[in-house]
Order: sequence, then C-alpha cells, then structure tokens
Amino acid sequence: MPFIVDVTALRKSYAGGFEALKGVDLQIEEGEILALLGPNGAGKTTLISTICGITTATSGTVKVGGHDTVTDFRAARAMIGLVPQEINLEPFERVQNTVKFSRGLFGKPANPALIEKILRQLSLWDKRDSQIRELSGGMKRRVLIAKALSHEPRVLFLDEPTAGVDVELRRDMWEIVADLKRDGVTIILTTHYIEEAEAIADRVGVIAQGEILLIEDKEKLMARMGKKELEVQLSEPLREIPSSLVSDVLRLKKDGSALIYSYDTRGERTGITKLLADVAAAGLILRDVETRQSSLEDIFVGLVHEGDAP
Ligand SMILES: Nc1ncnc2c1ncn2[C@@H]1O[C@H](COP(=O)(O)OP(=O)(O)OP(=O)(O)O)[C@@H](O)[C@H]1O
Repeated sequence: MPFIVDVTALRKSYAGGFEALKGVDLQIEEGEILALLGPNGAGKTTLISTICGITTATSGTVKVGGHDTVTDFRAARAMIGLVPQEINLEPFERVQNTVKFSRGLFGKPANPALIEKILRQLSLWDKRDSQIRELSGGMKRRVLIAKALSHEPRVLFLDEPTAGVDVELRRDMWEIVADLKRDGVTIILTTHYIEEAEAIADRVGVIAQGEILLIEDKEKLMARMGKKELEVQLSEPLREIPSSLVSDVLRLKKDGSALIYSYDTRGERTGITKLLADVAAAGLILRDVETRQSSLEDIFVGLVHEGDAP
C-alpha cells in the first residue's frame, strides 16, 4: 500500500541561510499515530508546516495521499487537518460558526450532522453557541481540533497539542486521539512530553538539528534500546564501591545507600547471580533489591545528547 504521507529528501533553509531541515525522509502509513520528539528548535514545526504546504521547501518532495503538495496543492491540502501550536481564533465568533466556516473554506458543502458529531466528540456541543473569548484555554484547543477536522481530513497534524494544558485535559486529548485513530485518521503529533509518546504513539521519531535521528516502532524501540537496572539497597551506606566489586557496570548511588547494576535484557546471562554472590562475599548486607527498565526518556536523552557531540 502506498504511504499516506511520503517525504523525500526534504530541505528547508530560512532567509539568512539557516538550515532548519537537512534532508528529511519520512514515510507514514495510513491509520498510524506517529509522535515526533525533539528539543526546542529541532525543526518539528518546520517539518509539519512544510508537509502541510504552509512553508515552502527549499528542495525535496512531499506527497500526501499520493498528491504532490506543490504541483497538486489543493488535493493534498484537502486531505490534511492541521492543529497549530498557537491559538489563533476569532474571540467574538461562536464555536459552531467557527467550525462551520473552516469547512466552508475547503469548498465543502454544509454538513450540520458532521459538525454536531465533531463538537460532541470533543465535548464542545454544550458550548456551541458560546463566543470563543468565553472559553478556557483547554476548550480553545478543542475548538482548534474541531476546525481541523471540519473538512474530514485523512491525516491530522497536531503541533504540541498538550503544551501547557493540565494533566486531566492531556488525558482527554489522548482519548480524543485514540478515537480519531479508530475512525481511521492518521495522526502525526509533535511533543516535548515523552510520556505522551509512550502513551499514545505507534511509532516514535526523534528529530534534532533538522535531521531525523531515529524512527521506529515504539515497542520495538523500547525493547531494543531498553536497559535494565538492578538497585541493590544496602543496610549501611558506603563511601565507595569495595575494590573487589569495581566494574564499569556497577555504580554507587549518590547518597551511598545502594549499588546500581546495569545489564542488558537481551544478554544470555544477566550476571545478577554472580553480583549478589560478590556483594555477599564483600561482607555487605542487603536491605532490598529493585529492578527497573530504562524508559523512552532515557533513550531520547541519550540520542539527542549523542547528536550534540562534535
Ligand atoms: N521563519 C523563520 N525564519 C528563520 N528561522 C526560523 C523560522 N522559523 C523557524 N526558524 C528556525 O528554525 C529552527 C527550527 O524551528 P522549529 O520551530 O521548526 O523548531 P521546533 O522543533 O518546532 O521547536 P519548538 O519545540 O521550540 O517548537 C529554529 O532554529 C528556528 O529558530
């Protein structure tokens, strides 16, 4: 099946010569949720804006639903819904009218039943006659999503949908995204919140300094790069690791209360039995042991940090 979004060798230099995208390739399958993670200034918004045809690429091609976003702009744009980072709504307009108007801009005939469905899905139906200025920040974000969905796009871009919203609303947003996926909408979102990618994405892309450093199925990524740690809590804190135990995979917790042992979950042997025997032989008394899996956050920080290296 052809990709619903197909980006090839995309470059963008802004006036002044700053290269915000340095040859990005990105293929997205219909119906998936892709989370793009990256530090400030990585190029996430530039990438989304270029795919949506709001920013002009310096070179490279973008196809959405098989339509080139330059030579076949209208057909490509009709397939795309974009929820921008900034709230750019008309304060005196009413919710329902704003959403209807957005649909009209795409030359689509009025469809009150669809607008009602969208407003209900986003819990905005009760607010349909409110003026935008009367809404809370979270409600305004929902209106942005409703506008973006009004022309029935197949691909929805959400640029930091939950930046600055409270925990409850963030969870509501995640449910909204899951609902849209069930309706078959492909979703690409940018985020600074790793737990957001962990919670909702099928695939995760990491972008830094205008390049995609990695793009992979979330579960596989976590299994492949995941390391485990064993924390051996001691009954008496230590000042330093006893010489018989010194190794590159063992470190002392800052307060000296525990030894932290890293091991690879894929290895045939974890080395834990030997470690515990060595700990006992060194005369240390254990209080407790705990294991933990490294998170997407550890993976992300490691990658972006590597990207900074000269
Ligand atoms: N119109 C512009 N003119 C010149 N430089 C720009 C312009 N827009 C963005 N940039 C630069 O391009 C780089 C990428 O910006 P972009 O907004 O795409 O990053 P981002 O990953 O979305 O960041 P954030 O997470 O902070 O939103 C930044 O260094 C930014 O300063």
